[in-house]
Amino acid sequence: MLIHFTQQLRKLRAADKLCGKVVWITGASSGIGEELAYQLAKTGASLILSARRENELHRVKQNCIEQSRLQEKDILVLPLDLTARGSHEAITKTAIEHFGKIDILLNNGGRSQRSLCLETDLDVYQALMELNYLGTVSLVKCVLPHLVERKRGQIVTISSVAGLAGVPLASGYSASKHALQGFFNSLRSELADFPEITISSVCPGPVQSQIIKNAFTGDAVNSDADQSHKMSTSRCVSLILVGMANNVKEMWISEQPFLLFSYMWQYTPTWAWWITDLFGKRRVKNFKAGMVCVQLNSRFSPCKKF
Ligand SMILES: NC(=O)c1ccc[n+]([C@@H]2O[C@H](COP(=O)([O-])OP(=O)(O)OC[C@H]3O[C@@H](n4cnc5c(N)ncnc54)[C@H](O)[C@@H]3O)[C@@H](O)[C@H]2O)c1
Repeated sequence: MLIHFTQQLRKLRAADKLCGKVVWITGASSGIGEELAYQLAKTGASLILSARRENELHRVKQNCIEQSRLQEKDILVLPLDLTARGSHEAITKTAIEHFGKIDILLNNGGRSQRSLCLETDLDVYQALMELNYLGTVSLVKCVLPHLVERKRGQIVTISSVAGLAGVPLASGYSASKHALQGFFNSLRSELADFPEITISSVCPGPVQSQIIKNAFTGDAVNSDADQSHKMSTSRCVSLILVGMANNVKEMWISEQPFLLFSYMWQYTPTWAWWITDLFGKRRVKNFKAGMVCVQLNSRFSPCKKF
């Protein structure tokens, strides 16, 4: 009862702090990004919704209006391809002009991977870096001058537990998230003269979403698999908002035993390597058992739009 009351209080405080902010969300058309849009709308934040599929963004916008007090004018649909870096400057200009400011850039758009290194084209590694790492850095470089000029703001990036730890079958994905961790940890210190600009990294464990269905080489792997062992999208997002509102620099958000795993990688890496090998072997074995299916399907679709 007391815990429930404290949780509600934290949520209320988060809502107070986020009300009236202008938040730009990338990857807002599904999964965590879509849920971020709904929960932020309820706090009273104005939203800029970006991803590639404009029709999906309009659906999310309509749902936000139905679920909150926001009106048509409070939400801008702004299609964006994170890999089309040449377009980012002009799109950022449009975003800033629309509301007159951006308070929070929420880097959420990204894509995962399910494949063995030995079976994976180098193109897949390049595509993961282009999207998860360079696409995010490019947008940050467009928005950052605006935050520095105003001497305030927040950049929140949905990294992953795979940005802290190694994950078998996701070597390229994990590398792209490690790259983000290194980038933002360095940027945070470069901005030490701007105490009101916060850099926050979010490291979720498994969360219910479309991520496996949309993963590189994931065409036939568990796309409709049971996700009940994963954290619900709404729980993950409500914890992200509490962290955002309190300027938390790094958030580890997972159900057990995945949360314990993050602690092990941080504090007892030798044990973490041992356990990763143990579970990794089983994961690889299960993956190989499903290989026939994968080989019958297109295994690499970097341009698939979802
Ligand atoms: N679901 C998880 O278990 C989990 C765990 C840790 C981290 N994450 C991270 O959370 C973020 C959101 O993933 P999700 O789980 O909601 O998956 P998802 O597939 O449901 O959503 C991904 C979003 O990114 C967008 N996107 C993909 N390519 C894009 C591009 N080129 N340009 C613009 N937008 C693009 C998609 O349209 C979609 O809106 C990702 O960065 C992912 O790495 C997810």
